[in-house]
Amino acid sequence: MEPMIQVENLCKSFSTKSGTVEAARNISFSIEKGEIFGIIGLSGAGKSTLVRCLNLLERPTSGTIRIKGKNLMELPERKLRKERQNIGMIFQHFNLLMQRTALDNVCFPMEIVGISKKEARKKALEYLKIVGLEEKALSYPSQLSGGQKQRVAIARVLASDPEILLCDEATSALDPQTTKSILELIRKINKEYGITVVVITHEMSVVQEICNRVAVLERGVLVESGTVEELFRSPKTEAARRLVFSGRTQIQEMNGRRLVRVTFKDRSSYEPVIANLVLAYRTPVNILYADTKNIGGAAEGEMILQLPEIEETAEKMIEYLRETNMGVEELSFDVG
Ligand SMILES: Nc1ncnc2c1ncn2[C@@H]1O[C@H](COP(=O)(O)OP(=O)(O)OP(=O)(O)O)[C@@H](O)[C@H]1O
Repeated sequence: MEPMIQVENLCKSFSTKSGTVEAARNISFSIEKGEIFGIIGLSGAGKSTLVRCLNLLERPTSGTIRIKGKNLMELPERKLRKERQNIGMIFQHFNLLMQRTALDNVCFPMEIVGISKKEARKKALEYLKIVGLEEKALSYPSQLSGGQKQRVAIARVLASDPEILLCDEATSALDPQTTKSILELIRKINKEYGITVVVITHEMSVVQEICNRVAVLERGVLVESGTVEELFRSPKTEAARRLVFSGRTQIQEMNGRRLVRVTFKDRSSYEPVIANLVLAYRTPVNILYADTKNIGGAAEGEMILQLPEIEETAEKMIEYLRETNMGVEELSFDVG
């Protein structure tokens, strides 16, 4: 079966007064129907540029974008407009029409394609119900919270019945609790309507919460891609490691002693291992960080250990850990 989205050798450069900026360099990847695919990178990595290229809001300098096998780059404007209707988009700042009520915002895409006002209103109410906001149908965006505005934007996307939803930092302006509820809603529409979702974010937690696979962008280059579990367990590139470790300031300050990161499937599996490790070498280790995360629906644990100063013992402990079925990785890089 054709992938839902197939990007090949995508390049995008901008000419500016101070020279050429290469925002996307030879990027290739594909996304299957029904996936929730994450694109993650730090600020300026080229995420927005890439996502805008996917529906040709931004025209790539070279390369191809195929949606269900059809190369968008070759389509005349009229056909391209039609294809774009198949690709919904939500944004960090919601982009609602401020002079229209929630209901009229959701009616908008239906009015454009010529659905009667009465029919559009009826459908819009159904979409608002799906996103849990029917009682706010007559409110204006200024009367809604950020999470509610994003729900209206999602209802508006549903109104054009797309097969693809692009989310450009869609939860970046929201608090953690609201972020969680919006991600749940995105997951629901992915499941119930089979909509393929592309999530652009700088936050690893967002990717962990809902994505199946993820691509890491750095300075316009796709440096790593794989399942979310793979990235979490063994990030291969410096860029991926930085994202996995972002926000761990207490660990960044740890110099000198050797640090290892171990990942494991469930809590019960690591506790005896650490106890036995300490017993075997009669030397304590510091647990700097331990947490369990829900990744792709399964519990994944993560722990960062600070090993003893004595090099030989530290070395033996690493060997010991490697013999267990946990993921073991030494943190020999600058995680700052
Ligand atoms: N229209 C433009 N003209 C010139 N340069 C641009 C333009 N749009 C983006 N860029 C440059 O391309 C690079 C990638 O920007 P982009 O906005 O895609 O990154 P990003 O990963 O989305 O970052 P952020 O999360 O900060 O928005 C940056 O160096 C940016 O300055």
